[in-house]
Amino acid sequence: MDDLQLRVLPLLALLASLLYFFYFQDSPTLFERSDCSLFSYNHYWIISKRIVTPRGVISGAVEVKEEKIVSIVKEEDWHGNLKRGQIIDYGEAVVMPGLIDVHAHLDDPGRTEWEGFPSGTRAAAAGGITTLIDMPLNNFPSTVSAETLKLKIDAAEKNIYVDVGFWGGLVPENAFDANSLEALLSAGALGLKSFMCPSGINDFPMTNSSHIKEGLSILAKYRRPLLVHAEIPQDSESYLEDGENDPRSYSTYLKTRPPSWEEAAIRELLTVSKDTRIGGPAEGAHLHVVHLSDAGSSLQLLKQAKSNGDSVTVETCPHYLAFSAEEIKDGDTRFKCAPPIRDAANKERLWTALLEGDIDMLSSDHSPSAPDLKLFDEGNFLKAWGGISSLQFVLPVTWSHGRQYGVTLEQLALWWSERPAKLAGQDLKGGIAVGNHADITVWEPNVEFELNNDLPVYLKHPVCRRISPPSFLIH
Ligand SMILES: NC(=O)NC(NC(N)=O)C(=O)[O-]
Ligand SMILES: [Zn+2]
Ligand SMILES: [Zn+2]
Repeated sequence: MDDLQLRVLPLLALLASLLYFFYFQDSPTLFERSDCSLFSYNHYWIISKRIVTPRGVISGAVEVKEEKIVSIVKEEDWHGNLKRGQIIDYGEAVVMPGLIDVHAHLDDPGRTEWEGFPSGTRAAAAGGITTLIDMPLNNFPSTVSAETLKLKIDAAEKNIYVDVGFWGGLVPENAFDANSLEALLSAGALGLKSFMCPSGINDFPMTNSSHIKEGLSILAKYRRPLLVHAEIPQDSESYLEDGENDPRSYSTYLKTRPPSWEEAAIRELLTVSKDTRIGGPAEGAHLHVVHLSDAGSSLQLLKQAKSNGDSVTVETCPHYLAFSAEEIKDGDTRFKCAPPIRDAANKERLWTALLEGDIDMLSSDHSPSAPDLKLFDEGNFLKAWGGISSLQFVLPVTWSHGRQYGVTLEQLALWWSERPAKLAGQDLKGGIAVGNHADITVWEPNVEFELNNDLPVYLKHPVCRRISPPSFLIH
């Protein structure tokens, strides 16, 4: 793991100008809290030599008034005097749109011993994330109805440090019940999420393509997306030969979840994603494949669907871009997730796909559990909880690995803000642009830090530093 010595880069400060609590009604209404700015000023200017806007990186100033961006001025145009308001000068630090994490499990209500809104959103803020869309499972009960969504909203209210929205769950029980799905969407779910394999959570069973087809037809009316965990178990290919099943070895786990699981699911999804084409029965709906790990056939299939006009996008996660199977030590179940982290060659192909635009965006898939479920003493990959705890570190991980591939600040903003905002239907977020919410992250791209015991980690279970030394680990 030594080459994983992540000298990750620190976040200077987070300027989440707002701590809105929002959710949508039929015609997207934003529910806001008024006590949300980190600054006491109502009107201020943020100055930096590196402001990342949709039109490129500029040296200049962003004017914020009543939590909205009201003007953006290039340095050469302000002639040394900004008008009224407080001025906060960040020098050379990067001023970027706040990250929008469309895939995190905060496990609240019901499993707050795993994470919870207070610790999860605080860690998000410390990591530069200003908006987080919470997954409908791992909390209890799962968020599969208007009533269970209400429980989540109640749990979140007054307990969050960043903006939070919610996905609802598409499960067999509600998939053919249009009234129930419509009630869930009308109550504020920004879209739906389903699994094509067991989710590990009893009250969140998996769906098949008929359920997904039904879900898309309802979502079309609301113009909202369906997010899918795309793996279908292929028994014949995950069979372990005698002598090949040391459960402490990562390679054993990897064999149980080959790329063919992702490929089979995506192939199946494409039989229904064609409904989302212009003129199709589910035009207006959108299909989003979460946490893609297989950069082979699965990716080719998705490319094909896009070129056919299907409304489809795909995300991958920092752990697939930072780590590779070869590096994962026996028993180190911190790295267990599904689909699994694959070999180094696959990791390279994921980077290529991201840089070439075949992968649309990034998300954390922060999926922590109580540490005992990770079975650290036993180190059994086959029995341990699958899920990686990473929320606070996704920006430094993406940047410190991405810079080796020539990633630009504009690309970071695209993958972490602009496209996630679009997926979640957040028209006034995702970019430093006039009229948008002043959701802004400020960070120092050239300062290195080690993830050791001196670093404040706000996550409930900072398993990232469980083993020391070495003191670095990110997950
Ligand atoms: N129940 C889960 O949170 N599962 C998650 N687990 C992972 N990714 O290992 C996921 O997103 O599939
Ligand atoms: Zn998943
Ligand atoms: Zn997940």
